[in-house]
Amino acid sequence: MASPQSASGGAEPHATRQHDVDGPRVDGSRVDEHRVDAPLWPAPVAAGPVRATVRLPGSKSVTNRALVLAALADAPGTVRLALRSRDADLMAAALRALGAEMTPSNESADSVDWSVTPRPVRGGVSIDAGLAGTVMRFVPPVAALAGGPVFFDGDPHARKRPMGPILGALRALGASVDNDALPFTIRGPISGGEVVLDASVSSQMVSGLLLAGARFEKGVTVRHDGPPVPSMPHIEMTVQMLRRAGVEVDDTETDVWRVQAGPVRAGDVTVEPDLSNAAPFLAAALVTGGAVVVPDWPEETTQGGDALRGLLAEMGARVERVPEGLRVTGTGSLRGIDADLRDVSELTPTIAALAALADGPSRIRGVAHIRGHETDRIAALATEINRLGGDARETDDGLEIRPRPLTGGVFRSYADHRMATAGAVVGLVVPGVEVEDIATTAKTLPEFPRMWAAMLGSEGLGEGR
Ligand SMILES: O=C(O)C1=C[C@@H](OP(=O)(O)O)[C@@H](O)[C@H](O)C1
Ligand SMILES: C=C(OP(=O)(O)O)C(=O)O
Repeated sequence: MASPQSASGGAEPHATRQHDVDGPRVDGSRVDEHRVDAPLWPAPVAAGPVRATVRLPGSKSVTNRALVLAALADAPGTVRLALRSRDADLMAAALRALGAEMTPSNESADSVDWSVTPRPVRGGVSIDAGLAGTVMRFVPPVAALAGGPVFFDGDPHARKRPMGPILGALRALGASVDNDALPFTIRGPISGGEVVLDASVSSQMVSGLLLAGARFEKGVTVRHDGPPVPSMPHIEMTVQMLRRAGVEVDDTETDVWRVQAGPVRAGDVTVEPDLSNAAPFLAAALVTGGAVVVPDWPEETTQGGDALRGLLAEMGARVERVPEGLRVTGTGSLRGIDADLRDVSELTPTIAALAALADGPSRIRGVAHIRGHETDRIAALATEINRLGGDARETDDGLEIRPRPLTGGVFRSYADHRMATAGAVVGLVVPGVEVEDIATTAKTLPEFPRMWAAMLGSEGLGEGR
C-alpha cells in the first residue's frame, strides 16, 4: 500500500513515528493490549472546508460473498471491480487453498477482476482468516464440503471473536470441529439439514451457512433463537446474492432461512462501491463544512452503509443525489444524534467520532455485539474519545457522548480499520491527533492514507483517489 502521507504537511511523505512512551493508560478498560511499537500518523488538519470527489473501491461484503459463490458455482464466473484489501485477499487465498482456480486481471492497488473456475473442495489445507469476520464465518461451511481436514487460524484478536454458534451448527450438521473458536480443524463432509443457532453475536453466523447451503445434499434451514440478530441488511445481501445465482431461498418466516439444494450459477458479478467505507469521507464534509461527492452510489442496495444518507442528514448535513453521485454538504451545524445502529453497526465508529465533535449530546444504541468486532468497539471508542478530553460513556449496548472540547493526543486503533478512520475524522478539526497504526486500514481500504490526503488536496478540489 502507499505509505501514509500528511496532507497538512504538504506533499512530502511524512515519517510516522514510534510511541515515545506508552501514552496514558486508562485503567479498567476492556480494550485489548495495543501494539506499543505501532507507528503514529499525524492526522492532517483540514485547512478549510473540504471539497472533493472520492471514488470508493468495491464493497468488502459484496466481494467476499461473490468470491464464495463463484468458487461454489457449477461453471466459471467473473467478479468484476472486486475489492483488493487484506480481507478480500485472505478470502481469495482461502478459496484458492480449497481448490478454486482464481485468476486476477485489471489489477490496481485496491481493485481487481477475478476469473474464478470452481473445482471440487479439497481438504488437507490451512486457512488464514486474519481478522476478517467474513473469512472466519463464510469459509468453514465451504470447508465442510471437503473430505479431509481443514485447519483455520487468524490474528491474535481473531481468536477472541465469537465463532461458537456457527461451529456448533456445523457440528450439528455432521462435521467434526475440535474447538469453539479459532484455531480449529473442521472435518466434513456434511450433508446439510436443519439447525438452530443464536446469531445475536453476528449476522455472519447465518450468512456463512446460507452461502454454502445450496451445495449441501439436503440444503440448509437455519433457525435463529435468541436476542435480535444484528446487521440484518447483511443477511438480506446474502439472500439477494444467492437468488441472483439461481439459488432458491425462503425467508418468509421471521428468523428462519431455508436454502434449497441445487446448482449455484454465479455468472458475472460487478461489485458496488463500499458504502461503509464512504463514512469517514462523508463525515469530513460535515466536520469541515465542505462537500464530498461519492460517485456510483447505487440507487438500490442491501449495503448497510446506505443508511449514511439518513444518519448524516439527521446530524445536520445536506444529502442529495446529483448526476455525479451522492453529495454530502456540511451546513456548519453538527448535531448530536439518538440512533439505534443495530442494523448498521459497522457505521458506529464514524458516527461516534462525529458525535464527539457535535454541539449536543448523542446516544448510540443497539450495538452490544460490536464488542465482538475487530476489537471491543464500545470500550475502544469511549477510551479514545476520553483520552482526547471528550465525554463518552459506555452503556450495555452502545455509547453516550456529550459535547466537550477535544485536544490533541494519541488515538489508538487496536488493529481496527474503523477505529483508525474515526481518529482521522476527529483529527480534521482537532490539532495534534496522532492515529496509531493507520496501516491497519488495509483491512478494507488499503489506499486510505493516500485517499485522505487527496481529499484534502491543496486547492480543495482533490479527487479522492
Ligand atoms: O456479512 C458481512 O459482510 C458483515 C456483517 C456485519 O457483521 P456483524 O453481523 O457481526 O455486525 C458487519 O458488521 C461486517 O462488517 C460485515
Ligand atoms: C465488523 C467488521 O468486519 P468483519 O467483516 O471482520 O466482521 C467491519 O468491517 O466493521
